[in-house]
Amino acid sequence: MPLLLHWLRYCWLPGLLLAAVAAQYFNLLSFRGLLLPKLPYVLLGIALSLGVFFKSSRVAFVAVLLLAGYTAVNFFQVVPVGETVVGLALALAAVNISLVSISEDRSPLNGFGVLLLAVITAQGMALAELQRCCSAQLGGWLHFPVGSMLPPWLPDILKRVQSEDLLLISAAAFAGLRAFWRPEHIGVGLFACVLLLLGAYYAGAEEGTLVLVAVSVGLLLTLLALRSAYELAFRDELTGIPSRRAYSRYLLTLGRRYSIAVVDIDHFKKLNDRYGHQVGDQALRMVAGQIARYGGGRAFRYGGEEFVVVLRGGDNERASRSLERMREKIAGYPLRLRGASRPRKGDSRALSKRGQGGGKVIKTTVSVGLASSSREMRSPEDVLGAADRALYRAKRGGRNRVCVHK
Ligand SMILES: Nc1nc2c(ncn2[C@@H]2O[C@H](COP(=O)(O)OP(=O)(O)OP(=O)(O)O)[C@@H](O)[C@H]2O)c(=O)[nH]1
Repeated sequence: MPLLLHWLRYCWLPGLLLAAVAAQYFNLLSFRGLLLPKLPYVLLGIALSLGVFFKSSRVAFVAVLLLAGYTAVNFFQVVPVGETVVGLALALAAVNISLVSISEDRSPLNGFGVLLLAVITAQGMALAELQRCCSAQLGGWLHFPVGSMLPPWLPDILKRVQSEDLLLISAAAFAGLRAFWRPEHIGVGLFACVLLLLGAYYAGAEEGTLVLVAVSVGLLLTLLALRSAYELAFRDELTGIPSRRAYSRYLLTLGRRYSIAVVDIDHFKKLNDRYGHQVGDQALRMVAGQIARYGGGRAFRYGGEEFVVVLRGGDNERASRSLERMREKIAGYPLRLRGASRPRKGDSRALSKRGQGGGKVIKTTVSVGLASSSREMRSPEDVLGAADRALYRAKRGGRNRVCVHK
């Protein structure tokens, strides 16, 4: 169940868009008036600029790919709508998107970006050449019945598969597997783009459908680029939970009654010194995950090994119960070390400790200070200050405990 929820977090946006496209295609909704043939240029252009600006090579690559394809269809008639080469162009675009979906994002304005641009240009030229010299044979190649070579006991539907189907279905399966295996916004979004191209192919790729698909992909890419910009600004890179900047924003949404808890890992410096920063980072990720899950409110990484949890309602009793449970969960969590920091060359003492982290299980604890808003303490700064003083008492009292500001 948690895996499904985790997955849903990433697929609601592409899912909504796919549903809107399907509703439009089956005439359940009508945006026809909005689907101007020039709109894909605007949306894909915006997506490309955002991809370049926010260093997302995946978004930028897909935007350039579709801009080139759409321009070819509209202006140069290199790929005339309705002929077999449109199917090949859609299949190639789907394969490209699924391949790029497994790469990591990096700056599109470097060697890698130029390589991707060269790949798109080469494919465009090859398509134009195919169209010019062998359009007669093209149909034969694309509709080659690959499925007819399968064993006779397999279902008929598989035996009807042609080379073009094979390309498109493999691209969709590849992007789908990648999105399912390591769900994140851009991976799931690119899988949705492949599904849109698949839909366009099976819908017959006539002009109206191509505009609909190009507009939808442009919109989706733009939203993905904005989403990754949001993640950059408001999510802590190491732990994946909202950052201090997100905390400041969240405070603006609070009512009069709320509580703030400050959570600090105990003896974290010792843990870092003994096992290295990599293990320290692993502990930070574990603690952040447990706070987000059991803290009873919205968790943020405040800085270093310090987190804050904001709980609505201002009920000290309820807040301290959930924080106590969270503290127990963290204290009982067996952190299996993946490996100590790599020793420096020539450091024989460090070399003798090599691999000491691998497989070893350690436990870590946290101290928590909690305070709630009141008549005397209205501003979040005051409440945070009181929670900090309560945290100090928890540390002085022996650590691994929750102290409440009275
Ligand atoms: N691995 C890792 N360490 C960090 C990070 N941010 C801060 N630290 C370390 O966190 C440690 C904080 O140590 P202290 O503030 O002395 O606190 P402590 O050792 O937890 O001691 P008490 O709070 O008194 O229990 C320092 O050694 C920092 O280098 C980070 O992102 N990764």
